[in-house]
Amino acid sequence: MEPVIKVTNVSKDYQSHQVLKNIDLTVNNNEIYGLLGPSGAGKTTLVKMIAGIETPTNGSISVLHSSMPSLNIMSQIGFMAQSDALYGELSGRENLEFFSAIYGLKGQKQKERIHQVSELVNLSKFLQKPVNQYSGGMKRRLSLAAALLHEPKILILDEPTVGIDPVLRQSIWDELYKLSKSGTTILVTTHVMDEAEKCGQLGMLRDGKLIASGTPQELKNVTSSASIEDAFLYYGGVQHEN
Ligand SMILES: Nc1ncnc2c1ncn2[C@@H]1O[C@H](COP(=O)(O)OP(=O)(O)OP(=O)(O)O)[C@@H](O)[C@H]1O
Repeated sequence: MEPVIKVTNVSKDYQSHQVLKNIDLTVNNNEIYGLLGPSGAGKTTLVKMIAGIETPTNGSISVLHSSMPSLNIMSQIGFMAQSDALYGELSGRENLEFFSAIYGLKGQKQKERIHQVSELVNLSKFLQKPVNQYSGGMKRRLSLAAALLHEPKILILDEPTVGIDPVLRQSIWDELYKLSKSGTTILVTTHVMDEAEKCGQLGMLRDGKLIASGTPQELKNVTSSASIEDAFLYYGGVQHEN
């Protein structure tokens, strides 16, 4: 199967600090790929480069068979950043109208999409409220809705469920599964182990290096681990330090 995201030997330096080192990674069509790693491992930097917002210092990235960054491809990506890029003084609906306009959605189609994505994230009842009166979880959900407005082929989510309660977290994952079944490829970062288990494929990132990748089950089998957390610790070298 041809990968829809292909990262080849990518490194990233900020001044003299190398934050990503020789990353190779592929994501296939319709897959949910999870990037798991502790804070500072380089997850955000990597997904920003895949989304075309940052450029690698070395190496190359292709998305949907085009070299990134590409404006044309960026319009086919839904990106949900870690910090919510919302307008606090505007209502939820006005925020979604603003992002719809950026994506070129107008008239009836815009109304329909706003309705659908708001239902999806359970915010329909709160669309008239100014966003600065939303809770942290509501803002995350609105950001997710905004990333879905233009029905992107590729959805990139940076820690999407931080601040979201377990019930809603599950319902968001149910939606991610549905989106993946209907043809969306999803790349999601997380530092939460139980969330990593929900991904079809997993890449473990530590200190800027991809230390292991595979299905959650493969990673557990290969390391004889009962949990993803144990597998991660194994690859992190903890076993050798004992
Ligand atoms: N614009 C920048 N300039 C300099 N250093 C940066 C910049 N952005 C990120 N870094 C550094 O790169 C490293 C990786 O950061 P990154 O945000 O990618 O990690 P992360 O795994 O996403 O962590 P978190 O989950 O806390 O966001 C960190 O050491 C961070 O300080």
